[in-house]
Amino acid sequence: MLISEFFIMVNQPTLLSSQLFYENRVVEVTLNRVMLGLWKEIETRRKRSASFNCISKDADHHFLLVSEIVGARETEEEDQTNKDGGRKHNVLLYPYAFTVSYTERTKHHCWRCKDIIFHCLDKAQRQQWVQTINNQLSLLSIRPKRLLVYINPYSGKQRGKWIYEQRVAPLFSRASISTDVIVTESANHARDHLKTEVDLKQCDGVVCVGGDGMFSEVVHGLVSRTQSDSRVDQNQPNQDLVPCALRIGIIPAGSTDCICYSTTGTNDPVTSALHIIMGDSQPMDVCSVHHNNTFLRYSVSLLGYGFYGDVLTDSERKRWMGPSRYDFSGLKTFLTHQYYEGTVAFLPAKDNLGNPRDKIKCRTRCHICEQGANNGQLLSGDHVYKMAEENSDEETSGDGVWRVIRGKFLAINAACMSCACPRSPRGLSPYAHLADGTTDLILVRKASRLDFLRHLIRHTNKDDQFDMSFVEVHRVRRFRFAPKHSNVISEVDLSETSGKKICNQVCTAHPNNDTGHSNWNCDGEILPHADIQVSVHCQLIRLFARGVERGTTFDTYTWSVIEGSNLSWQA
Ligand SMILES: CCCCCCCCCCCCC/C=C/[C@@H](O)[C@H](COP(=O)(O)O)NC(=O)CCCCCCCCCCCCCCC
Ligand SMILES: Nc1ncnc2c1ncn2[C@@H]1O[C@H](COP(=O)(O)OP(=O)(O)O)[C@@H](O)[C@H]1O
Ligand SMILES: [Ca+2]
Repeated sequence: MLISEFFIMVNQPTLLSSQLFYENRVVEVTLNRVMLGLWKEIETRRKRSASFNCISKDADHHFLLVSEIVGARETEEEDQTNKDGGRKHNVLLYPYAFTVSYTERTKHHCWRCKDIIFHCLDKAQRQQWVQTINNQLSLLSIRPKRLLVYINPYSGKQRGKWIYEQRVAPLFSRASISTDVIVTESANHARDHLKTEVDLKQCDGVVCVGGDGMFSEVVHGLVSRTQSDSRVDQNQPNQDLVPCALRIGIIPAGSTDCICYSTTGTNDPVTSALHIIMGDSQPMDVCSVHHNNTFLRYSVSLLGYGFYGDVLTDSERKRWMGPSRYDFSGLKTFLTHQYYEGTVAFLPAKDNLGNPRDKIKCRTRCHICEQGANNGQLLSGDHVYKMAEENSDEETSGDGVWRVIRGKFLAINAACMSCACPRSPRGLSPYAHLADGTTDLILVRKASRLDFLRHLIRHTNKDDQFDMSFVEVHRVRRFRFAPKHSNVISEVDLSETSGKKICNQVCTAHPNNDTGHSNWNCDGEILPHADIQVSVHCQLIRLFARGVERGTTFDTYTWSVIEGSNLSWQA
């Protein structure tokens, strides 16, 4: 289809149309509610190919979606000569230039902010264009206008402040976003500020600059604040929590950056800034972690006992090494080859949410996540839980019935999302979903060092890390763990599939007796207890992201933007 046909079909009223000078030619530029462009060459000095988003290679027509424009501004003279290739004749013929900044997709899910410069004959025309474009952008209600930004100056390689000031703040200012910036002075500064001090009505979103730990602080601050404002008791493991109204943006500057990587497909600060500016929204599950009916923490990425718990415990003493502390401690922990005995009880997810080995990746507008949200509406977490207890005679291990597994484990990991990161681009559980209300529970039983190494290496390549006799993986809504010696699950429970006994027993777990226990790694923080109860809260928070895109430049997301603008589209 030609782009001209496309425009006839979308047929939007024109807001502004002028003949402007662009590069070395005069073009007809049109703005409607959805697009800037459809410019037809009027006079060509030299043919050039389009350098920005377009559907068709039709040389006469190009366009930008308004939803992908960052902002318009009067062009500074310096920019005009630099970015316009020094074409001085433009300045003489059309002296009044304006710049439109827009997002362009590049390789590996990275986005860049590009500029196009148009030249006008007079000042009034330039002002009209800049104003009309920016007015249209301000009508996009999904875009944030005021943001609260927390920077951890010590994250990763301690470049958070530089990354924000040099790479992100200029983009926010192009998009006319106003910011309140707080550089944190200690751990939990951001969390406590959000919990108690901030007037949340004064901003449209919260941005954290740092790693997964910094994101976790913001999540704790926002989720706890939302619950206390709604008088919800976080200490009840079965409690339905109230979703947070504000979206969270992550500017990656940390050591692992797995949450950013798993929700945008990359750990690039400019890409994240552009997702924030566009006002993207990605719902995300949050796990609550309790010990003996007392709330401990929330987790959004990895809950890991055994290997990842030990890596974290060791690496905390080596913070001075920066991100490579994880590799050093990883090698050390691998060589130690410690296994731990304990019992895991879990409530499997409904079958319509797939399974961790079904090869269905979570992508932008994921159907499994939609299904998960629907399941949540049909059966709240509490309902499923009670059903499991009431039907405790059921023999099946389907939804609603707890299963129990006891053994010796090198690692017990729960991945609420893929946990993809630069170290492991497919992640701990490549087919886990961001917002389906489940977590993938990975049990790595005692195995030889060589087998465990083969399992670890498979996280870095395309091989299936679950296709090994000592590894099993389950998609679950809840789980509990009790280490050996906590006397919470007896031998007789090994053959049980009934939930009631197990749940009650694990609930009354005795505290750690400090022998043969590992620690839980909860998104990079060490938990103080080994006996834990975990529940997934479907879509409790939203990020300024859209999940990992499928890969085309003009994909279903773009169509939905157009469709969302009530355009008549005939295939
Ligand atoms: C042989 C190579 C094996 C590579 C195995 C890589 C598996 C990587 C899985 C990564 C999961 C990441 C989950 C994310 C957790 C983060 O929330 C959390 C906090 O992040 P923050 O510091 O940015 O705040 N990060 C972490 O807990 C760090 C986990 C990192 C684990 C790295 C493990 C490296 C293992 C190296 C083993 C080497 C064995 C070599 C034998 C010859
Ligand atoms: N100003 C600060 N001083 C010390 N620690 C901080 C500060 N701000 C945040 N933190 C804490 O630093 C820890 C690590 O932060 P994070 O951003 O995840 O970096 P990294 O990815 O390098 O681990 C988090 O637990 C967070 O609570
Ligand atoms: Ca999930």
